[in-house]
Amino acid sequence: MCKPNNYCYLCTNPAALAALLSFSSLFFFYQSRSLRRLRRLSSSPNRNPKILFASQTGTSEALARRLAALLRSSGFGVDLVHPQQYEPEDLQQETLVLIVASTWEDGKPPGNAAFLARWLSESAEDFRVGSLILSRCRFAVFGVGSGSYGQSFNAAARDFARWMRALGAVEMVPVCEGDVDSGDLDGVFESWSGRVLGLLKGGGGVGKDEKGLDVRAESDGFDELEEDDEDEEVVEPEDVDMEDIAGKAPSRRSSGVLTNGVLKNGENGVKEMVTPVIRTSLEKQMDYVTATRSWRMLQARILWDRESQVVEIEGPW
Ligand SMILES: Cc1cc2nc3c(=O)[nH]c(=O)nc-3n(C[C@H](O)[C@H](O)[C@H](O)COP(=O)(O)O)c2cc1C
Repeated sequence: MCKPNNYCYLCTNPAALAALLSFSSLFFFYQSRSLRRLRRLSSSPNRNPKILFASQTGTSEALARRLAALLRSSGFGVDLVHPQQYEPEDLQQETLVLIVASTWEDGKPPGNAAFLARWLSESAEDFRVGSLILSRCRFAVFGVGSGSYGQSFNAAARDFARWMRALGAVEMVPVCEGDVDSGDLDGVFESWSGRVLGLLKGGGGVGKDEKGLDVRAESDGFDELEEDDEDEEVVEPEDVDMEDIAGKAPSRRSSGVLTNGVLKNGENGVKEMVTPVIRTSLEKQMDYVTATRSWRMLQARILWDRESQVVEIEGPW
């Protein structure tokens, strides 16, 4: 509430006050959008698609190398990445990730991908990370396992796909499950990689499915990623209790390194409060809150009492 004197232009002129409020709301709304765009552009330099292999005795690694050679021979620049040399937080900047993963005891991924798996599973379960963090990313997973393990046949590959989906990544083709014991692993892999290549080329019809039938691509692997993001992100964030924030998903950069399989957090072993991934997600949600507030300010009703010369702002509700 404001008790104006005769010289206060704004108080004696509600239309001007309303215009000022509307303008400042629109300004903040525009600014938060621009900042978000700038942040996204600066954090997404041109990156090669990644081929990650989770492998213990080399089978998946060999297949991943074959996939890399196939894509390169078709003109795609790809990075073949050892998961232990990869910072999972960089997944946010990827537009395409192909994973070849084997499964080991208890349906777990092999040791070389333990850190990546932990990061993905913890992020996928952490509501603060949200389901949009990998929304720029397309992915496909090829599993290497043995059908003799029953329920846990290719469990790790299915887990990788589930976590990626939970974080908003878009699955190009369903998980393909290779069987080293009773299946035609090479043939199945060839058909899957042909299908992936076909999708990347956007031409469709490349590759054969497990039954040897031609597979047509349903959609391009890249087109939607190139779209302007004007209409993107109608985010309905969940409420975030700021006091409840404590970093959960590990990061090699922010919260330490794997030493003999043990994750050490920070310099003194102290866990970081907010990892960069959670920070990014919270910033996205704050952008939304700012925009919502600006809109609600616009909806506030401005009441002007002629007699007392009092301007009252009712709302926002
Ligand atoms: C001890 C052991 C446990 C395994 N557990 C599973 C399993 O739970 N599920 C599965 O699908 N395959 C399982 N396998 C099969 C492996 O995934 C298979 O040998 C694969 O080729 C290993 O690939 P890599 O060399 O890329 O790690 C297991 C193999 C071994 C030796």
